[in-house]
Order: sequence, then structure tokens, then C-alpha cells
Amino acid sequence: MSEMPRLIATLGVRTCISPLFAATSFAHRIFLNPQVADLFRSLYLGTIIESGRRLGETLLDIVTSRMSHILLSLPLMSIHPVLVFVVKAEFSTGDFAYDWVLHYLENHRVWNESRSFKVVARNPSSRPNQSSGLGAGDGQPLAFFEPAPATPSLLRWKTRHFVPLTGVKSYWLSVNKSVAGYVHYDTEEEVGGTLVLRLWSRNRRILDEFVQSAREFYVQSKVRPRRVNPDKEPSGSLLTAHFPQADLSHDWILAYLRSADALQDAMQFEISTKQSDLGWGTGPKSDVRYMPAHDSTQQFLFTSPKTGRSTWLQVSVKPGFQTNWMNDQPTTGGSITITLHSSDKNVLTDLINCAREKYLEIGLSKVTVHLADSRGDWGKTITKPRRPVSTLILPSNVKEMILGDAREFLASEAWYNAAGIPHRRGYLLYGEPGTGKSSTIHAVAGELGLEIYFISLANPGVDDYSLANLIRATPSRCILLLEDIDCAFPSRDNGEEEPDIDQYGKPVWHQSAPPQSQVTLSGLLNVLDSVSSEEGRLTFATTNHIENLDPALIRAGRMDVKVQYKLADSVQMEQVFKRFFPLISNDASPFPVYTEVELDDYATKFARAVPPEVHSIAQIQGYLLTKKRDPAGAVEGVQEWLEAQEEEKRVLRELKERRKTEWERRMALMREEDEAIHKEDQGNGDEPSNGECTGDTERRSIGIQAGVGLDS
Ligand SMILES: Nc1ncnc2c1ncn2[C@@H]1O[C@H](COP(=O)(O)OP(=O)(O)OP(=O)(O)O)[C@@H](O)[C@H]1O
Repeated sequence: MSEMPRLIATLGVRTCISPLFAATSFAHRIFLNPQVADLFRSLYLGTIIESGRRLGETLLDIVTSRMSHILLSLPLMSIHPVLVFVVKAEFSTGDFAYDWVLHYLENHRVWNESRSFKVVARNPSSRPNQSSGLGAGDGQPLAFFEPAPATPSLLRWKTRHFVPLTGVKSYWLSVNKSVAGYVHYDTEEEVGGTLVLRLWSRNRRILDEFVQSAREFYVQSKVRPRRVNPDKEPSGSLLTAHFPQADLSHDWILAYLRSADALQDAMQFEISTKQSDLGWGTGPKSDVRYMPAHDSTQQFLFTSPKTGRSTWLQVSVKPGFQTNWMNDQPTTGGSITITLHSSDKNVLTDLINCAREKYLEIGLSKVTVHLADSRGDWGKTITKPRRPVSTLILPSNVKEMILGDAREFLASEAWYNAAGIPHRRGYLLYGEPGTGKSSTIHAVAGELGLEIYFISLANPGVDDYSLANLIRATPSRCILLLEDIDCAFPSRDNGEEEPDIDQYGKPVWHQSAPPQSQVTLSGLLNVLDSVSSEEGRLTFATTNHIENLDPALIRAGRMDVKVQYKLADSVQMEQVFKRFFPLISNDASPFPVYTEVELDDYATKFARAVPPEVHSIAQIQGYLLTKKRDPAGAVEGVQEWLEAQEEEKRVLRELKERRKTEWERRMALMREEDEAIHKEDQGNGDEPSNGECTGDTERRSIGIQAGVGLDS
């Protein structure tokens, strides 16, 4: 080629002299040039080869279309070397493309023309597109037809495109499946294998079209895809989202999966009869709930209501575990992992929005309560039926006042911001047990559509640090419920705990002290005031002993509204009575029938008979439950019940008295013994140093802690 410029220059000069001479000389020189000659030789050879290939292909087309049945029975391996112009593609079992092609072949007309199959029934799960399970109730698995391993099959495949002159072209392809890939039914591990496809065309584009057709067919058939290990997938190909149990989004997803019946194909469940569990069962009250078994993985097709697009999701549910088997702590540490067969983040957004809507829809009839676990994380979530505010029996205006105040607070965020006051409000409900404090909070939550985040400060797993974490993890616009807030700071005056007394009046000593709160007052005050606390939160605290609370805790700004709950007065008693005995209009009722006037009369008599502000509504409710449907009987039996109540109180008082006396006697005895030992040691000149204890003293204290009472 380096001679080219010289040649052109010479030609230029010669052309000026004689054009004919110049042309002849140029052609001569060109053909003498070895590189140019090589070029012409290759073109010539290429033309012959291409013509040969086309001729061969046409002949092969004619022969194979006429004699396909003969060809199919030939060992094709021996023919392949002859077929120089084929496009070969390999698909390995661990890949989606393998599934597309195999599914396409299995369902395509061309495959049914094949004469070579491998029939499998033992392990249908090796075929991602086949639903597993036993056949139609006969206890035997179904049979599936796969390309036979190591036996090539010859198929005729039509392209999709119509070409004007030649029409729709079809091509021969041979499929050769090497050792079949399968999933071990125990480990679900893919064991290798390849599918080799040879397309009898030199045109790569035909292969592209084949794979594309297989892929589209697979997508359209909504075939359940193979299970994937998100960690092993190439990054960016599949989206994976984790929803930890401690986060509200976990419950959204759980609610959605449950409503979408996403686990209908699951094969491993944990069964729960607790209706409050957020499980998968959707049936009526009597039904059990089905929780996906530990680490189970399910797949289901999510159709976005926004775009109408369907995407396969793989859901792995890791149920929470009980951190402390000694007490009935809620489970914790669970999570849901969702892998999308898509890399489009919008699908994930659609899923989350959809799940949230479903959750809110379900929540309209329920109150959701999030429980703090013993590690200081938000653990299990339970749902309770909403309690109508009308069922609360409280002195006039109390419930209206609480509800109105909470409503106004939620609606006045802008005002709080403008005034520079943190948008949060605290309510302290205090008073006798069983007077309706907790019931009020549940009713308010239902009425305002808020979720409850429940923390027991007596929970040994909750300390200042975890309390701060828990509160930080609550969303805005929720109810933070701190029940029995006085338990957190038990009165430190009586360091020595008194023993219980058994039925014979003997002291029963505790082996270990009951769990005491790890939360300090300053820790609690800090989190209540913390600037990081979510705004728009209603904090409800309840206590039976307001007198034990530090004034700092209940000052305005921390506890803005304080409501006292008293034992039932006459009006409340009448109301409880009437709630228990609704009017029966049906004369055929097997229960005593009474008129409205009669019921009013019974209620008044009942309220007069029971002394006011002595019993809680819970106690009265307990009595009336024994007289269901019999208001007259309830009035008749009330005196007897009151006497039984008095007797019960007397026995308890007496037991307490005896326990106190016994405790004081023991303490005196121990002090005497200690003094005696002390004197004895002094006599021996054996003064024990401060803080040390003698063997005897040690024995006594161990005896008390180990629950061995000293004989009187
Ligand atoms: N004022 C009330 N109105 C309606 N039901 C009540 C009322 N007080 C108590 N009850 C009933 O008594 C039971 C106990 O009530 P609740 O738990 O609300 O009381 P509490 O004051 O929170 O008790 P504690 O201080 O022991 O936690 C519930 O079944 C509730 O329905």
C-alpha cells in the first residue's frame, strides 16, 4: 500500500502524456501488486463459499423438509461437523435464559414434533415453571417432559417476521441438553447442566430473535420464575428490599401479603390460633392464622394498580424470636425480604404504596398496638377490635374532653410551630385499678385512627438507652403509651421486700426480686423532652399511684392533661347495669323478658344497693358477668356479692397484717442473732471488718433468698 502515492503520482504525469498508455500501465501495476491480488483472491473465494453455503442451505431445506422423519432418527452429532454455518448458543441451568428457552421449547409446537424426551416426575421443583405438588389428589407427582439429555433433537422454528418476497422464514435448530440441571429437593441447590442450541443459519440476528421470542413467551405465560439468591445475582439486575420487624413498613407488607393471598402456594406454615397475631390467615374469628414457617421463601405476582404491570416477587419471611423464654415477651428480630424480578425502583415504590393503603384499610376497623420487646426494639404488632368511645362509662364530659383536646392538638401543628412550642402533648390518667384508663386510650386511638406504641417501663430490657431508641423509632402522629409509669421508679424507702403469705399463713419468700425498671427518672424526662422526638405525638401515661411520681414528671409540658379515674359512682353503676342487660324485643326468647321501665327500676335498685366509690367498674363488670341475661337475679344477688367482697377484703387485710408481723419478728430475730455473733466474735478478739459477713450471717441471708423460711 506504501506504493500507492507513488503510483498515483506517476499516473498523473503519464495521463498528461497518453491516457491509454496510462490506463494500461495502471491496471498492470495494480494486478502485479501482491496485496491487491490477495484482496481479489479473498473476494473470489468468499463468493464461492457463500454461494456454496446458500446452495447447501437450500438443498438441506428441501431434503430436511421432505425427509425430516429420517433425519430426526439420525445421530445428529455426526452431522454437525458438516454444518459449518450454524450459530451455536449455550444456556446454563443457573440462568434465566435457560428457563426462557426451555419453557419456550416445551410449550412450543416445535417441541411436540420432537421425538426425544426426558420424562421427570420425582422432582418437579427442578423446573421453575412447573408448579410442584402431587397430581390430582392421587398421591403421585405429575410427569414433565424435558429435552432428553445428550440426545440432540431437531426442530423447525419459524421466525415471527414476515419478509415480503420469501414470507415467514423457518430455520432448523437442534437442541442438545447435557446432563440435566436439577435442583436438589432438600438443599434447593442448582446442579449444573447446559442446553446447547444450534441454529442452522449463519445469521446471528436469527438467534437474537429466537431468544427474544422465548423471553417474551415466558413473560406472557406469567411463569413462576426460579428462586434466586439475591446475594448471588449480578448487582443491579434484581432489586431487593428488607423490611425489619421493628419498622412499621414491615406491617404494611405483611398486611398486603396477607390480603393478596401471596402464600397460597406455601408448603410450610406455623399455625397460630391467636387472632391478634398479624398472620396470613384471612378467615373469620374461628379460623387459625397461618404464619410462613421460618425462613420460608415464596413467590407471587404483584400487579401494580397504578401501571397494571405485573412483576414477580420473591418473599422471604424470617419470623421473630422470643428473646426471653421465661416470660411471655413479644417476638422480635424478624424481617421480610422481598426480591423483585425487576430493576425498576418504581415497582418497589408501587408495592410499598399499595401495601400501606391495604394496611390502613384493614386498620380502619382495628387498633394496632406495637409492643416493645425485651431488647428494647419494637417487636411484635397486635391488632385489637376498635372500641367505640360510647362504651366507656365515665363521669360526664371526661371522654369528650380528652377526645376534643387530642383532636385539637392534632389539628394545630401550625399554631404550635408558630408559637415555637414543641408539637407534642402528654396525658396522665391516674386512679384506682380497673376504672377504665387503658380502655380510654384504646378507644381514643380507634377514634382518631392512631396506632399505639406500648412501652412497659417495668420491662427489664428497657433502660434509658433503649427507651430513647424506642421513642426515636415511633412515627409522628401516634400514641405513645407508658403504662403503670409508677412501676418505673418504685419507692426506695422499703428496701427490704416483704414475703408473700401462703394459704396457711406461712411466708413464701421470693427466689429473686421481681424485675425492676432499668429506666431512671432523668432518662425518662430526657426522652420526653428530647428534641429528636417525633412531633405530633400524643403521650399517654397511666398510674395507680400518682403520689409516687416525681413532680418533675407530671409538670405541664410533659403531662399537660391529668385526669383522675375514680371508683364507680351511682350514675356509672346504673350505666354499666343497663349495658349488661339490653332490651330483648323477642317474646320467644328463652331468657327472662323485661320492659324498659323494669330495667330502669332494676338499675336504680342495683346502684342504690352498691355503695358508691368503693368498687371499680371492672369489679362490677365481673359480678354482672355471673348474672348474664338476668337483671332481676343481679339485683337479688348483689347483697351476697357485697358481703363476699367485704370478706375477701378482710381476709386480704388479715393476711397482709400477718405477713407484716411475721416479717418484723424475723427481722428482730436476725438482728438478735447478729448481735450475739458479733459479741461472741468480740470475745474471741475476732473483729470482722466492715462489709464482711460471718458464715452464719451468710447462711441466713442465703436461706432467705433461696426461699427457705426459718421455723418460728
Ligand atoms: N370506665 C369504664 N368504662 C367502661 N369499661 C370499663 C371502665 N372501667 C373499667 N372498665 C372495664 O374493666 C376492664 C379493665 O379496664 P381498664 O384496663 O381500662 O382499667 P385500668 O384503669 O386501665 O386498670 P389498671 O390500672 O389496672 O390498668 C375492661 O374490661 C373495661 O372494659
